[in-house]
Amino acid sequence: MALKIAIGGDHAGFTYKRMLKEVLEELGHEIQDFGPDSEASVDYPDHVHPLAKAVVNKDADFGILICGSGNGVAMTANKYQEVRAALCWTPELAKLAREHNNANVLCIPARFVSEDVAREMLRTFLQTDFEGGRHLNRVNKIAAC
Ligand SMILES: O=C(CO)[C@H](O)[C@H](O)[C@H](O)COP(=O)(O)O
Repeated sequence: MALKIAIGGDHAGFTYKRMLKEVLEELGHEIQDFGPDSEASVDYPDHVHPLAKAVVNKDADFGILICGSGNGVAMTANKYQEVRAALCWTPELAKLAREHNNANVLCIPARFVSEDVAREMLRTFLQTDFEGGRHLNRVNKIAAC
């Protein structure tokens, strides 16, 4: 099934974003790129906020955020109650983020994982369903503040 994917990050994730867009195109998904459009230094919140809003507004099914450590993009995206952004560095973590946490944004630390791991995390994240059940009660409590 073709998904609507919002992808973005900062300059440290630019080359990985370009590479991962090729994967998304191969998979037949619809892509909205929130930038940046080069490796010139940027402030990641400028690119994360509009992407997070697209996820909140359901203009995107999932978000993919790539930067150097993954921390800044995750911190920014998780400011939105409806966003569950997961910082992952292995495919197993990406799988668990979907299965147990119903993550809707995957945050990738480009300076700490290989291109192959980033590709595998993306594929795993998008093909894994939320398990629900006991996990649904927990996920519903995340935003209960
Ligand atoms: O946490 C971060 C933002 O999400 C990343 O690690 C940034 O890519 C990093 O802070 C950028 O550092 P730089 O020295 O300005 O390239």
